[in-house]
Amino acid sequence: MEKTPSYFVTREAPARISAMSKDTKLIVVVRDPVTRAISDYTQTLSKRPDIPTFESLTFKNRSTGLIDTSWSAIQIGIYAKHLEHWLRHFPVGQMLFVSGERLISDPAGELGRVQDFLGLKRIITDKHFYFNKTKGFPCLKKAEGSSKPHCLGKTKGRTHPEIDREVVQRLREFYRPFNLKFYQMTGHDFGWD
Ligand SMILES: Nc1ncnc2c1ncn2[C@@H]1O[C@H](COP(=O)(O)OS(=O)(=O)O)[C@@H](OP(=O)(O)O)[C@H]1O
Repeated sequence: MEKTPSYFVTREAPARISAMSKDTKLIVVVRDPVTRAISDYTQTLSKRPDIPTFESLTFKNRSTGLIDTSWSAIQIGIYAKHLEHWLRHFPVGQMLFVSGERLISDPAGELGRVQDFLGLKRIITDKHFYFNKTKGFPCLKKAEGSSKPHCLGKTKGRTHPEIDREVVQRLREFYRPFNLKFYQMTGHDFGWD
């Protein structure tokens, strides 16, 4: 198993992985591209607090509402475009699209889909998780090889900055057609609209 979020958006990745093994099973975790962009920005902001605001980076021209699609935080969320490249090398049935939202609201359910896809027995179930109120996320009751509970680290589940509602709205409009295309391509409505 190998993972990195950037594979999905790296042009060379599908051909390279296919050359390595055509039978590779591919799992992609996707979340609402607007929240994803804000999350991406929050991560950069934590490392470089002096960057411009999310609102100013979003637009090429704020008065015309023209979105800067060259900004990686925006680019990465155009899932349908990235998926097109993968479907030139892999059948869609060899890919599993995991909902980032459901991974939080129902981790065992989503991991059930992952286990089925991999042809594994459903070992991970509801009984492995609890909701940690302080963290605001599901955590493991017992970490692997330990009897102690385990939550993901501080870099997962950061508080996002408040973003101008109109900017969020404009981004929702921007992504809508790409999201619909993505739902068609995957046969799965992620409910982002
Ligand atoms: N159980 C649990 N605990 C904490 N966080 C959780 C969990 N499940 C999903 N998430 C979401 O994972 C997001 C971080 O994952 P990333 O894909 O950004 O991580 S990374 O790019 O691989 O570093 C992170 O995004 P942010 O909330 O924007 O920080 C979380 O929303």
